[in-house]
Amino acid sequence: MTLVFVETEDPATPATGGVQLTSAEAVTFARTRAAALDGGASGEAGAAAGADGSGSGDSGSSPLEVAVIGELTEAARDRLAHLGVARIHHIDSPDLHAYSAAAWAQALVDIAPAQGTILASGTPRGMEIMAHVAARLGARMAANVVAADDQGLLRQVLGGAAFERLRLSGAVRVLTIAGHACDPEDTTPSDPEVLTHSPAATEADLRTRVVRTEVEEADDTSGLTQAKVVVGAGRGVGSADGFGEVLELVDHLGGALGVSRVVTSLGWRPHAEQVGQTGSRIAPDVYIACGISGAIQHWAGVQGAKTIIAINTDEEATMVQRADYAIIGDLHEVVAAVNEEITRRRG
Ligand SMILES: Cc1cc2nc3c(=O)[nH]c(=O)nc-3n(C[C@H](O)[C@H](O)[C@H](O)COP(=O)(O)OP(=O)(O)OC[C@H]3O[C@@H](n4cnc5c(N)ncnc54)[C@H](O)[C@@H]3O)c2cc1C
Repeated sequence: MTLVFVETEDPATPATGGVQLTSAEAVTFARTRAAALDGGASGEAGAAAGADGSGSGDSGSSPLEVAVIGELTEAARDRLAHLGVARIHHIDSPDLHAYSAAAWAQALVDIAPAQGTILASGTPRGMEIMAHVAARLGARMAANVVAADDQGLLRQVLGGAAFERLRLSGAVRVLTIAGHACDPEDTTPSDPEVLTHSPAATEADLRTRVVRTEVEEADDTSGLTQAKVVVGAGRGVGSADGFGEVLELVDHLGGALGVSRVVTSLGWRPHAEQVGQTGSRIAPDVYIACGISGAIQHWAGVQGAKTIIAINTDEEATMVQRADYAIIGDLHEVVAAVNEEITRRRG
């Protein structure tokens, strides 16, 4: 059996609705890789797993179960039905209203399968809770998994710069799924059974818990992580005043600006716009890297892009070598010419 811990939207405040995008990805991952996960991804290959690890999972696999802690809104229930969930464990008790990794993890341990996989999306909260779950169950854990098939699991390591293949032994295995490992995918809507649990937490488990939440406005990165087109800008723009053409291109394409760490370290742009190992990880349809060398820490955040276009004066730059398309030239001239052409064509 596979149990997915699902985060609802806006966990810091009373639930407002649906399921977080990353959790929808994790549920889809569990459903479409069910055969491989049921097989343990530990040697006993799942019959329905495809060569790319995307087996249908609809035949012969155990029903998909999820756990939601806190309020379960109608919107969340409906979303989970469209994601093909068979059973929702709704865990709601006053002890768990404030986030506490240990207490939330224990609530999941209480309903954990004796055999199978427990997983969550690789968000800070998903990572923290799954680590507690694995420790409490004495189970083996793999973080940042991107694929599961009859070869085992594939996970990102070194900030996404490399991949590791592995198998987890044991009756129960614990995983977190890397962001963008798969797209959320609806299926024939189910009519999930809802089981309600009201566990009491121990004093020891509640010792560390959230007592206050402050939201920093400048840190909203949702536009960047969800944009279909991201225009990246690095040191090559030259100065804080060098973003004019790039921002105009962002505007033309209805995309978002993403920058390298050099740019944020120099104070040219806010950290919320940084992509990479210590910034946001993005997976747009198109990433246009302007004046970015393609350091490994930057690459870790952009390698999920479907198409990468590099604009750089140095044809030897790593970003140029790795891009699908490259334009060798001064970014200010190249981007200005692209903007001019877009304006001309749009009349
Ligand atoms: C622990 C750690 C974490 C890190 N995390 C991140 C991270 O999350 N994100 C990140 O980006 N970096 C990160 N870094 C930094 C990373 O190693 C690089 O230093 C950084 O990505 C380089 O930024 P850059 O490409 O803008 O600058 P540079 O490496 O200096 O490259 C500038 C590029 O611009 C080109 N160029 C110059 N002028 C022009 C022009 N007029 N037109 C066109 N091209 C031009 C140059 O040829 C060059 O390729 C991290 C580093 C460490 C140690």
